[in-house]
Amino acid sequence: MNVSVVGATGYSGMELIRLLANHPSLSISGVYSSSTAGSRLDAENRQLHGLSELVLKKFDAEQIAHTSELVFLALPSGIAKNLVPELYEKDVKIIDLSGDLRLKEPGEYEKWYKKPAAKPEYVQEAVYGLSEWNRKEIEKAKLVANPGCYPTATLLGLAPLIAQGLIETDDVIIDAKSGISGAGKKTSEAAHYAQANENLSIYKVHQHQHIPEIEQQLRHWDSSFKPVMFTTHLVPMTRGIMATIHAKVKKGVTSQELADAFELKYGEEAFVRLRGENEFPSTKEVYGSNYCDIGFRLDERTNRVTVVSVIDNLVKGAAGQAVHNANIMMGLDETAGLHFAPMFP
Ligand SMILES: NC(=O)C1=CN([C@@H]2O[C@H](COP(=O)(O)OP(=O)(O)OC[C@H]3O[C@@H](n4cnc5c(N)ncnc54)[C@H](OP(=O)(O)O)[C@@H]3O)[C@@H](O)[C@H]2O)C=CC1
Ligand SMILES: CC(=O)N[C@@H](CCC(=O)OP(=O)(O)O)C(=O)O
Repeated sequence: MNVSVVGATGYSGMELIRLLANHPSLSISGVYSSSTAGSRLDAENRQLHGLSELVLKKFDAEQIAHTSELVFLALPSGIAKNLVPELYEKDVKIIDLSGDLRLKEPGEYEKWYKKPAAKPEYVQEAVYGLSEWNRKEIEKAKLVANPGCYPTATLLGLAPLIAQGLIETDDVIIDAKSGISGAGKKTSEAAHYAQANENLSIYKVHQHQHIPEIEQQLRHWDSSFKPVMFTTHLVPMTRGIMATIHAKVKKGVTSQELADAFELKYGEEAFVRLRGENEFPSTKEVYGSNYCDIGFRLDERTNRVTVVSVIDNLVKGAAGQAVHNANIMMGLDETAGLHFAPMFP
């Protein structure tokens, strides 16, 4: 089956190309970019030197639909929404990696992203692609909104406890940290080596665009959820996200019940690895892989559980989850092309 990648010279686009190159059933028929259209892909993405003969092209919906069954949009937010309508009319499935189609509530995208929103009919049509939790809807979808990197780590860590009704819904605190590739390839002052190296900084405090995305999904699972506290930090490493989640457990909930909730949901999941109680994963243990690793510990003094969830932002948080969703949408083995161990050390 042929697929296209739009935004093939960005960090998530490059990661898609790396994963698709080793996929048993999906092959890349077209790669698209804006400023570099006309160049060879391997001339722009030097790590691919000699590994690809593909030439980057300007976005062309007709050509994409003609040559591929599915297209990945790995574009900055605010751009994908302009390309979706034209593609949607055609016979091609779409996975959008940006935040453009994730927020369903009218006005929320404008408020948090500070940009005009996509047309409501496409936002409503888009299925939220949290693979482990929404696979039934993803299976039937023509349009998938791939989750954000921080929401992926956070929601995977919280969901089993919500599904079993084990935590209070009015007091969740998420303390999250990301490597610098989370910001994409365009440099900024905060991502400048001299500023980011040997530094730890907090950013977008109470303003982060992933707050409404996390809350929307929490309320979808349990409508009684109150606003969450969510903070984000930039860490001087290339890849990785750690979401450290603090939640109050309901009266009488035991550590065994928490462990059972995780095991019940993720025992059979290919890409979520449970560390169990009192063993916590670090970001390097999932580096370059599609795994989300989760550990937890109940503090009986405060009646709070601390859940630690780690992912590679570019794989499970972006390209890997997108390939997982493509596998589900195309009726392939869900794990196809995604079986590789993390790179360590
Ligand atoms: N980085 C991450 O960890 C994650 C990113 N995401 C989301 O994925 C999306 C891509 O992110 P990321 O890879 O980091 O971004 P980058 O900034 O690294 O790359 C963006 C890509 O989009 C291309 N592009 C921009 N405008 C157009 C256009 N009009 N037509 C075609 N191509 C265009 C750029 O090409 P050119 O240089 O030629 O303009 C570039 O290849 C974003 O929405 C981001 O929020 C989601 C989860 C994690
Ligand atoms: C480290 C870093 O800067 N990360 C970015 C992640 C952006 C992202 O993935 O954006 P959308 O999911 O909203 O499209 C941030 O915190 O804004």
